[in-house]
Amino acid sequence: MDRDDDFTFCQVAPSSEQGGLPSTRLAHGIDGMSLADDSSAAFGGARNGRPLWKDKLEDGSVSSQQAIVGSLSFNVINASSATRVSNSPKATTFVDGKVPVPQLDDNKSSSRKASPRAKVPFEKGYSQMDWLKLTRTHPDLAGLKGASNRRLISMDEVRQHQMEGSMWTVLKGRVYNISPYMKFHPGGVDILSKAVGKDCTSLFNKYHAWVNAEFLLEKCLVGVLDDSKK
Ligand code: HEM
Repeated sequence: MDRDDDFTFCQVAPSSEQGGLPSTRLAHGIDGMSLADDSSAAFGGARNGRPLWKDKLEDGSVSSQQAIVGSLSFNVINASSATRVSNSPKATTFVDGKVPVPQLDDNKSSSRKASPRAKVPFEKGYSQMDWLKLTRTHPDLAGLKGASNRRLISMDEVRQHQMEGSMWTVLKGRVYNISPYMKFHPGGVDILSKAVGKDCTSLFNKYHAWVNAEFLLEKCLVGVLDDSKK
């Protein structure tokens, strides 16, 4: 290496000329190495190219060495210490002293909130594919019985349709009969029931604004909400 800012994994121990192990053995003396880019201050201030060495064993020998150069951190663990480096920011476990298994950092994972997905496993015959098939084959999913689906519908009329076979909801200014879709809804029947007889636009957007309901419920359209009436 001719440049000072270059590094090589072989330089983690003194060279044989300096009284250390021969370079061919160095690889055997090192069980693993992890490299992470972390520009946060999680490492307690060893920054600006200054190396930080830590994790001494009871007998005084170093089990894990960590260095931080700029935003990169290095974790080097000796073969003799087949232990988890518990206080390492990106800890590594050695199974039988051989295979490094990356560990999730508990603190970091808890700070990143899991998205509140609550999909319900669909019953046989009620997948989204099954729904698409039904929309192509069923002659009158909306229950229009020949009426136009461009009719203006008041909110009052929407409220009256809360029975089996005729469950109306308003979504983005359109009125749909979602009764046939109920069992196909990936979020489940129970939660979709909250939409019945109401304007569900804000609930819909809260859970999945990205869902293309105009397409999915195209055949369930019964009309357009009449804003002028209550
Ligand atoms: C009325 C029209 C609606 C349609 C067409 C619809 C459709 C869908 C679709 C396609 C998914 C799967 C989303 C995905 O895989 O990313 C889904 C999931 C879900 N939906 Fe709906 N939905 C509707 C209304 C609602 C309403 C009003 C609520 C809440 C009251 C709701 C709650 C959920 C939940 C909790 C999930 C599962 C969690 C998730 O995927 O994030 N949905 N819905």
